[in-house]
Amino acid sequence: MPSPHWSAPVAHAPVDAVVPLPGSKSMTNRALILAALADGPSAITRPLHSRDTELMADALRALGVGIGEDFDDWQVLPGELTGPARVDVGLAGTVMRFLPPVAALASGEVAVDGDPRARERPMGPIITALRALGADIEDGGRGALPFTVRGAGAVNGGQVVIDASGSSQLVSGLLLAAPRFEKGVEVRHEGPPVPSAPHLEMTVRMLRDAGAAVETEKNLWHVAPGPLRGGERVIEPDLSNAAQFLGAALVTGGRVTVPDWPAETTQPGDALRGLLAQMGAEVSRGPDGLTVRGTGGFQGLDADLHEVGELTPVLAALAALADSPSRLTGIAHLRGHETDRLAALVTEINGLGGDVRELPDGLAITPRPLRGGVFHTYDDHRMVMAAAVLGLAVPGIEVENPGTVGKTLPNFTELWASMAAPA
Ligand SMILES: O=C(O)C1=C[C@@H](OP(=O)(O)O)[C@@H](O)[C@H](O)C1
Ligand SMILES: C=C(OP(=O)(O)O)C(=O)O
Repeated sequence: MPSPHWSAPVAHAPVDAVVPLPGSKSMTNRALILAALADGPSAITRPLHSRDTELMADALRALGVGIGEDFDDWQVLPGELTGPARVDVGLAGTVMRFLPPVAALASGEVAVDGDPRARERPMGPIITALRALGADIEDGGRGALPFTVRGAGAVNGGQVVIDASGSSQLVSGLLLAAPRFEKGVEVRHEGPPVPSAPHLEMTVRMLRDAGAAVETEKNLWHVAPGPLRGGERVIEPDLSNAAQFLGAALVTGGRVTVPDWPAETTQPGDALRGLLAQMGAEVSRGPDGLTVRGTGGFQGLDADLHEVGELTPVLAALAALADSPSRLTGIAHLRGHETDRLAALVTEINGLGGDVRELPDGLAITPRPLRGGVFHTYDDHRMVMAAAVLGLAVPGIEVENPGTVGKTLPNFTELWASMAAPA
């Protein structure tokens, strides 16, 4: 049952909060894959516990990997990868793209399926690529979920060409399992530009940290075959999930600090420092973390978000409340995210009286006075977060199915309420 509507709290005063955030989804799910394929045990410290990461852990357990909990941390004990198994990817892009290459290394059949929307998200290029690398996948010719990976216990690997313009995860998935392929892999991208460059860098960095030999050129990634080592992997806070909290400082003319902001990171959320500064925020980093201060009004944003697409819903909400128009471009691939995010943002913000126009590759947003109403969220965690940002300034926003935030931030509404309307 979807959760009942949530009345997004209005901020009656400037927010002034310190908001510690749970671990990065993207890092946690990469760490789980790398730990599962390692030649010894691993500890994953401060992982994210959410629907996407629990689905990944369950999928790996189904293949024979031991994953136990030690308080909040995960202990991973690699085992022989075997089917038959059934894997539920939910709506997690990281699970649907990172797990099948691991399933191809298992012996036995692995049936993979997910939420109805997961069947519509881009998968064809990675299915085709895996077949070219030697995997046997039965997908009924759909090029999409559901499908069965008939694992033969090994994958040949080698050279492959892929069009990853729909999602960087199509490349990351191939790379993460590649050290265990007989010949490793050489992936060449051909097509319109691949989005989310920082996430590809995250894949390369985490592979190297685990001992893999990775070489990259523009649109080319080479991973040599070889062992992956276990050990401790410490997960950074999820900086993409900082967007709405830091944005609240801008909307209310207040101050928000996110502790433990890494000095150097591959997370795309780090771009918030520059993006929020462009909108007029004062951004500073110190021993307490990253602090964003709103100074009163704030201007719109003209930005190419191709590399940081997952920040779009919250930035669009901020843009709808800004003092001047915004143009967010480079994000055509968001049509294949949890929902068609361009269409969803247009429909929902305009439903509150806004003026958002869909562009071929983005959104043009002209601020207008908004009114309350139901904000539909399309099983998309970031639509809930966008609605929460609007709700700070617009009374009467009723957010449909707030529980969908469980994908990456299960305690979002509690964290939000204690920031926006502290007791
Ligand atoms: O590899 C990852 O962890 C991710 C890559 C990006 O996917 P796309 O390249 O499909 O946008 C991002 O939007 C997603 O939230 C997480
Ligand atoms: C696009 C996102 O998720 P996924 O990992 O499911 O692609 C996201 O979290 O914004």
